[in-house]
Amino acid sequence: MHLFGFSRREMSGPRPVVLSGPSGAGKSTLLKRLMKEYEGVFGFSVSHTTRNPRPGEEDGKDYHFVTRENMQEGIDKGEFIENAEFSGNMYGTSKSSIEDVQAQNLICILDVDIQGVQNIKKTDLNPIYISIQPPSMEILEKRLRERQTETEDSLQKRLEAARIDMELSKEPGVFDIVIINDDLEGAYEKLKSVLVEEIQKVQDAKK
Ligand SMILES: Nc1nc2c(ncn2[C@@H]2O[C@H](COP(=O)(O)OP(=O)(O)O)[C@@H](O)[C@H]2O)c(=O)[nH]1
Ligand SMILES: Nc1ncnc2c1ncn2[C@@H]1O[C@H](COP(=O)(O)OP(=O)(O)O)[C@@H](O)[C@H]1O
Repeated sequence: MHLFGFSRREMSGPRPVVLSGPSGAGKSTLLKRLMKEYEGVFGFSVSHTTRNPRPGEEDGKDYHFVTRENMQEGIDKGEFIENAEFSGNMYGTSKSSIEDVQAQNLICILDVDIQGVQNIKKTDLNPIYISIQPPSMEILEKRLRERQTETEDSLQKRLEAARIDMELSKEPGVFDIVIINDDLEGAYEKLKSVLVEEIQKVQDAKK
């Protein structure tokens, strides 16, 4: 097969998906469900972070848990496509985390904050941008408290970041779609409906 006429992007397989939205909006819940229902279709881009692992989180699966020094070294070497400071910790997407998924011809899912969205827009990744939003600040706070993963300090930082996220996400053109995660079933169905074409392409390619 000759490759003339194909852009680099087309050759690298299905379009990636960026999931963003406030901490506590339901991104991980939705994406874990999606990856379970469509096994062998999606691959998660495992980010690096300097925050401590939560109970049940696995190094290399949920995140690459690293020190600040280690992470900064990688950034300086140009190993990251984007990185940001969030709630007092560093987070970033390494080039290899995306390449690992794309090498398997899977839809690469990234879970990044709004700074990540803004910085990915400057790259040639060309993902589908999806924002998951809570029904209200009050419900967001309630869900974050009930999750019992945060200290009061980190909870407050997340709520502050959520206010900024909710404002910026209203700007037209930032996201391809904004999904309000009120009822979980409804939000999940909506997410699937946005991705149905890409899912189909990956499933067809396997036949
Ligand atoms: N820019 C950027 N943000 C990230 C990355 N990985 C995770 N995040 C974001 O960092 C924020 C905090 O994530 P986390 O500590 O796992 O808390 P949670 O979202 O409340 O479960 C969330 O908004 C994530 O979307 C990354 O690689 N880059
Ligand atoms: N639609 C929903 N209704 C009620 N609780 C939800 C809903 N979606 C998510 N949750 C809960 O809210 C908390 C935050 O969700 P999570 O997926 O951890 O958010 P994020 O990954 O965006 O930080 C979790 O405890 C989760 O079980």
